[in-house]
Amino acid sequence: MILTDQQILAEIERGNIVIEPFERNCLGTNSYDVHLGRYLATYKDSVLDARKHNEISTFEIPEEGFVLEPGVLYLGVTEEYTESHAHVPFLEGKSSVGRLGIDIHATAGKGDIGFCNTWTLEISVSMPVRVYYGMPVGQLIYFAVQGDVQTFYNRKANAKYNDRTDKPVESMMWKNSF
Ligand SMILES: O=c1ccn([C@H]2C[C@H](O)[C@@H](COP(=O)(O)OP(=O)(O)OP(=O)(O)O)O2)c(=O)[nH]1
Repeated sequence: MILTDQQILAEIERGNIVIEPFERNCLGTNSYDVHLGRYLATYKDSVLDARKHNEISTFEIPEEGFVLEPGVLYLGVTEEYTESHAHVPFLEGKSSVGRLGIDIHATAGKGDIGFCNTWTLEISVSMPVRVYYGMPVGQLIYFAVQGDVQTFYNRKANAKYNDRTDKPVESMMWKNSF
């Protein structure tokens, strides 16, 4: 079950959902619109290695915006810091963003119960497109779950993406042993 606008508001009141900053007009019928944060990043190496720590260069989106180019993987970040303590948050694109040829994640934008952070966006584009800090970029939807949780993401010893930041975070796949 996906939470409605009223339920999202009620869960914010209860402290189960945190969205900072929160603007009432960003709340849709059953989703909340999130915005592109100030920073983008690209990988330093042109060939990535799934076993290694691939480093990124982070830069600020200038006032006049920044043109994203096809063939480059950009990491972005939501302006919003979020917490979800009882529901599974999903980050989805927005139709208006998709219609500009912008993908905001490379795999399922699933979050975990207990995830407390900004969201890293894995951005790719079909054609050159200028993007701006603060533009609506995606939407969060919240799923109710069945059953109790044994290990919340923020209490998991090996959670990779829970250290609070306002910048995109590179793949931490290198922390997996394989
Ligand atoms: O596009 C996304 C999708 C998820 N997340 C956040 C929310 C999620 O709770 C966390 C971890 O995601 P996932 O569990 O898919 O990553 P993992 O590679 O399995 O990392 P971990 O081992 O820490 O679970 O990253 C993002 O920031 N961006």
